[in-house]
Amino acid sequence: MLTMKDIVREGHESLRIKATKVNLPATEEEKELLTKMLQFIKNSQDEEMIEKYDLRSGVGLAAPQLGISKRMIAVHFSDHNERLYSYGLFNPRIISHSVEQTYLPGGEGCLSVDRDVPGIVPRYARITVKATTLEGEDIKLRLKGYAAVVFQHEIDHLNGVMFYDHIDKNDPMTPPDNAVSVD
Ligand SMILES: Cc1nc(NNC(=O)[C@H](CC2CCCC2)CN(O)CO)c(F)c(N2CCN3CCOC[C@@H]3C2)n1
Ligand code: NI
Repeated sequence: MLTMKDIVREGHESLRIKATKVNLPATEEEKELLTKMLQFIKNSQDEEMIEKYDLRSGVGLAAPQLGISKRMIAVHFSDHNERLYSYGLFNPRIISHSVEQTYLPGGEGCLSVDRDVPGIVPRYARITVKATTLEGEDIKLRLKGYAAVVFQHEIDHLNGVMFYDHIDKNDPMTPPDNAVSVD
């Protein structure tokens, strides 16, 4: 199973390069890795597992955070309407997005960043994502609010972008003009 020691931290090259597309159908090894990534996120939300393996909680994970520069992400969370998003995805891409922006009022963190970086992280308020699931199905997801934020954070990792790259250095705590905060 994956634990925190498998997660690379700031300074590792894979967090700052563009990850490589996965040739589909994925190999057994790639499917095994994506399965482990999804299981890590689920484990990181289980009190006993957190305690036993000293895990930091997460709702998403991207393969470059394991030092593997491949376009693979796993997410496991419920949005504020209690809709469960639990996916291992190959080659996720944003095919369209709103002009309007959103943000988490408390800012963002990252399992690859061992420090607090305060500040508003502007994200698109609505995005449409296409990807291929762990099971090999092509899907299209229309996401807004919290779910949109999580997916953008993960897809950023596939492009070498860290959440704090989006924080306005001159005015980190002021939300952008055309933005609505995620409730
Ligand atoms: C928002 C949040 N971020 C947590 N951590 N950071 C992460 O997930 C990073 C990715 C998130 C940072 C902002 C958007 C995406 C990991 N990233 O680095 C991957 O690239 C949480 F842990 C968390 N929750 C709320 C839901 N809760 C359900 C019960 O279990 C605990 C869990 C905690 N919410
Ligand atoms: Ni992250």
